[in-house]
Amino acid sequence: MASRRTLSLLNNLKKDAKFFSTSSKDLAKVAVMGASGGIGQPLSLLLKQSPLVTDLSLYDIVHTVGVAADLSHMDTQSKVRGFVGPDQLKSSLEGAEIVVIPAGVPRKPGMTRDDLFNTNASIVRDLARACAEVCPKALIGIISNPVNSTVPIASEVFAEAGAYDPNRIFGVTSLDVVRSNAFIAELKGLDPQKVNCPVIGGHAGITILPVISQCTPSVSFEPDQLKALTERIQDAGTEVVKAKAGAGSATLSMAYAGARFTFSLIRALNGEQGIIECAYVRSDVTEAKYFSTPLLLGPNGIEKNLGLGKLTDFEQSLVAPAVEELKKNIKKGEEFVKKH
Ligand SMILES: NC(=O)c1ccc[n+]([C@@H]2O[C@H](COP(=O)([O-])OP(=O)(O)OC[C@H]3O[C@@H](n4cnc5c(N)ncnc54)[C@H](O)[C@@H]3O)[C@@H](O)[C@H]2O)c1
Ligand SMILES: O=C(O)C[C@H](O)C(=O)O
Repeated sequence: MASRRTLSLLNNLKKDAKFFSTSSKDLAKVAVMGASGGIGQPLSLLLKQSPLVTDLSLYDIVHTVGVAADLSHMDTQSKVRGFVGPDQLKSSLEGAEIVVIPAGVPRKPGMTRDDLFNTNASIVRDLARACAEVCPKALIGIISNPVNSTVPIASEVFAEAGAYDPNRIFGVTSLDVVRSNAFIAELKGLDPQKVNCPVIGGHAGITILPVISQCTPSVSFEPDQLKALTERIQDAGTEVVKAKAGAGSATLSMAYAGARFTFSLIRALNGEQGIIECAYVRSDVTEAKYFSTPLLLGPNGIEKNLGLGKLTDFEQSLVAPAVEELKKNIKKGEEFVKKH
């Protein structure tokens, strides 16, 4: 019979094994900031539905108590808690390993994403400040627009707090990839779930650069069709804004894309190998300080930036104007943090 000391050692080993194990049973605590919004609610639904999430923390300045009560009746394993208002902001982030931020106002027809800067810059700054204090090691996914500027804002805030790790802050550009996959599949009669087209650059207009030459499976288009497809992907957000006619921008497809990105982060956190996602991150791949490229993800965020890969002349010709635009967007974000 095992002695009491042996039993206690075995128990400790079990605890340690659970702590260090990288099996998919470890899963993750995720916080959604802006959880009551058009993106926040369906994103929270998808996260609640997933067996990859153990704890779901929902923060917003309104309605999260109700959203959390509603989701908590789902018979899935994660525990959901709602936090409302600035007094509960820090509590909402305690223990968070992944923070997804869809807080802030969306576009109306006629607006650019940059027109959202004045409202959303301070929202992202304040949420990033709380993250830097409460969960500085969390992986942060920023959905709030203009992503080209909000990611530099969050990064500067973390730097000011002495907590900046460029491998842990991501601008979520997955919707551009999802759209590219959908549009290419539609044109070529393919199963969209089997299409994967990287999108590099940023997340606004000419900064969105689909790399159709690197699509799997390999696809080809006549030059006119390629140009039209590239422009449709670049303008897809505006297509939805126009169709919603004043009722906001993409929410459901964004929730889907945001969930896809979050699940990839969780799987990488849990030690799964070979997880690759495009995201807008600190980068030295081009002259723009932040740039989206395919990234190999690991337990600490970016494991390796996979860079631009081989571009066609057409794709290459789109990079320089995108970089020039990004530099302006990045400077605007950085200067905002210096001044405020
Ligand atoms: N990255 C992308 O691909 C992508 C795609 C779609 C939308 N977006 C952006 O996502 C953002 C949200 O869009 P939406 O349609 O969900 O908007 P929404 O207005 O429906 O929801 C935004 C939510 O943010 C909350 N909020 C406002 N200030 C807050 C604060 N200080 N702290 C926490 N929450 C706060 C609001 O109460 C609201 O519930 C917009 O900026 C939009 O442009 C980005
Ligand atoms: O277009 C927008 O304003 C929202 C989002 O960035 C999108 O691409 O759908």
